[in-house]
Amino acid sequence: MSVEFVEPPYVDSGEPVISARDVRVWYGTTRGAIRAVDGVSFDLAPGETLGLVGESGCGKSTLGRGLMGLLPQGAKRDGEVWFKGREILGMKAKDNYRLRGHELGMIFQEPLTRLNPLMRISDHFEESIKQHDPGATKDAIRARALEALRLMGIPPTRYRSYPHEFSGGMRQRLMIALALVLRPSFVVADEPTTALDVLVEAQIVQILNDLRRNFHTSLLLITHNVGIVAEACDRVAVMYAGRIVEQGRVTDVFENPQHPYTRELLRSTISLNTTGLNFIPGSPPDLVDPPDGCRFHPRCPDAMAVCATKNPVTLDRVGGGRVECWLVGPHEQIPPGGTQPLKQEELAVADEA
Ligand SMILES: Nc1ncnc2c1ncn2[C@@H]1O[C@H](COP(=O)(O)OP(=O)(O)OP(=O)(O)O)[C@@H](O)[C@H]1O
Repeated sequence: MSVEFVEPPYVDSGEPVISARDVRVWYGTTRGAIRAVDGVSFDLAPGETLGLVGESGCGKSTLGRGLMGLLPQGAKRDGEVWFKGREILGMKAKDNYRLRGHELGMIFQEPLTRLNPLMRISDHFEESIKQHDPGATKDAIRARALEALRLMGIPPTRYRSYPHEFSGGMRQRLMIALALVLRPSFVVADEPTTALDVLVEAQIVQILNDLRRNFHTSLLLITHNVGIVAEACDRVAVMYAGRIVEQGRVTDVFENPQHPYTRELLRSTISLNTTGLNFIPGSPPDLVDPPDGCRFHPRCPDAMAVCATKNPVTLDRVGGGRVECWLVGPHEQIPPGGTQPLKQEELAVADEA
């Protein structure tokens, strides 16, 4: 199945669609603030797909929802997000709501929890389109909805069906059709294929690829699946404990990972060439009280003394992109003795902390 080209050729202005600067999101809890996203910056060009990877609990979904203004009550956010020249984090909720759907779209992991079981598909489309275009006639809504369904390979005969009448893969395509009917410029897809089997997963990846090619939709694709990133993304951002520790073009980062976390994450991925199972010992830190210095140092096989005491500095990567790791530099900022390997017992203590 493929999405056909229906819009005039796009002229790339060279400006990013979205620029995130030092974005922070934290959840208030009785134990203290969980700093789920702690100073994240990235740019996304029109039609570009950025894959966001990292272990569970590293803050990927929080970042995606934070960008969309879809955080639960009690969550706070800070920093700047520029979308087509407007800062949207500081925007009034009402204005942010207007942008959502129309300009900013979100595709969730579990379509069934997002679709109302009592509403027909036609009602879902009507609700979504009317929110942004209250004067739209029934005929206009139907025409737009059927076009979106057609692009997702869903026949018009299913327009009046209920969500439970669809298979899992179809429901996910339905969610994509609903997110895209308003033609948003920027879409966050949060684990859109996790609940699907491999064949359907490949189909969805193909659809997402076509979208970016044909409609210049910029996509932040949140996934655990490094294989999907290799297949469907231009760039990758690797997230650990609330920070993006490395980002760059997928081929550069995957062929030459410069952060040990990226390297270990790639090694723990099963591929056709996998000869043994690798995993990263330990688990990501408690984000109420993350370790000093580099947050990965308690689990890092290459940790040096400096890593346990000084925050790493964000540097340009050789070959493009950015990385924050003392192994890469800046060497002149490492104090004397700082390059000594961190002793195992120190690592073990840090791990227990
Ligand atoms: N509503 C919430 N209230 C309090 N803490 C939360 C809430 N949602 C997420 N967290 C915490 O924020 C941190 C980041 O969670 P988040 O779900 O963003 O990570 P993730 O990388 O998307 O994980 P996964 O891949 O499992 O979805 C975790 O420590 C999590 O427990």
